[in-house]
Amino acid sequence: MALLSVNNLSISFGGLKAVSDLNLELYKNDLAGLIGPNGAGKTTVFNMLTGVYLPTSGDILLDGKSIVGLKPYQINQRGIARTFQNIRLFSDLTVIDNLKIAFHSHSKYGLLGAICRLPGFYSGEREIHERSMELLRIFNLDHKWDELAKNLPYGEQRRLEIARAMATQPRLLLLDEPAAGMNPQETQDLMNLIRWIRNEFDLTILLIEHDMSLVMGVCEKIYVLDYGQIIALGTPDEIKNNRRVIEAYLGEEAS
Ligand SMILES: Nc1ncnc2c1ncn2[C@@H]1O[C@H](COP(=O)(O)OP(=O)(O)OP(=O)(O)O)[C@@H](O)[C@H]1O
Repeated sequence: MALLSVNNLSISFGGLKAVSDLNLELYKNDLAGLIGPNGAGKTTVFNMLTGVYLPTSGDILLDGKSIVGLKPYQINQRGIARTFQNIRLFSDLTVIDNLKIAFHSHSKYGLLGAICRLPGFYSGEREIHERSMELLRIFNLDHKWDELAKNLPYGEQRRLEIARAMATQPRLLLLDEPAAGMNPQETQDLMNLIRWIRNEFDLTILLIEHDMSLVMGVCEKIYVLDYGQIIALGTPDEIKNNRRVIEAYLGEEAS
């Protein structure tokens, strides 16, 4: 069974049909891309998958069960995490606190345990600290654990955002333009990191990206969206050579 099945998903804003009859399937361990021109509807798809927008029609199944109508935090608890096009860290908190907050959203001892400092709270806190440091090591941010998030260089803020999404222990990770604003070396490092976390954490990843070197270098299948509709699905080579995609998005120089 597909991990994620999107069936005939549509959303309208007033008279504008931003996404129209979208069908998409992701299987465990897929590393897929969602590309298309500005305004094609890519972020709107992520917003529907994560419960930010309620689709006008259609269904989204996670493990065969509909998640339409659930709140974003409920969808996150079911295993979908995301990052945002414009970074949304807690900029006045430290690097490690940004991760701890995400771990807390899945902690077992609950609010009462935290307020009353029940025994489970202290062991839980220790575990969260250790697991946060472990994630920071993976994302090569452990030496910055005590810095305020806002003081990190841009590329590191992007990595921290992915680490924070990972702290909610997703099975499906949605990355919205993870390479935006990165230099070529940072983009290359990010590609390696994305591949590595997919394998290491047994993840499924769907990413939106305009940087074609990243999309073509890392994605195994690619969906192309234009005016809210899927116009192509294929491997990087198939997409690069697809006439409709070249006309709508890539341009002749890509072929
Ligand atoms: N809340 C909203 N209200 C009205 N229109 C919206 C809303 N959200 C998105 N849209 C419209 O839906 C369309 C798709 O926008 P979306 O941001 O999903 O595109 P995108 O493919 O992610 O673009 P980009 O690559 O520039 O980020 C656009 O015309 C946008 O203006």
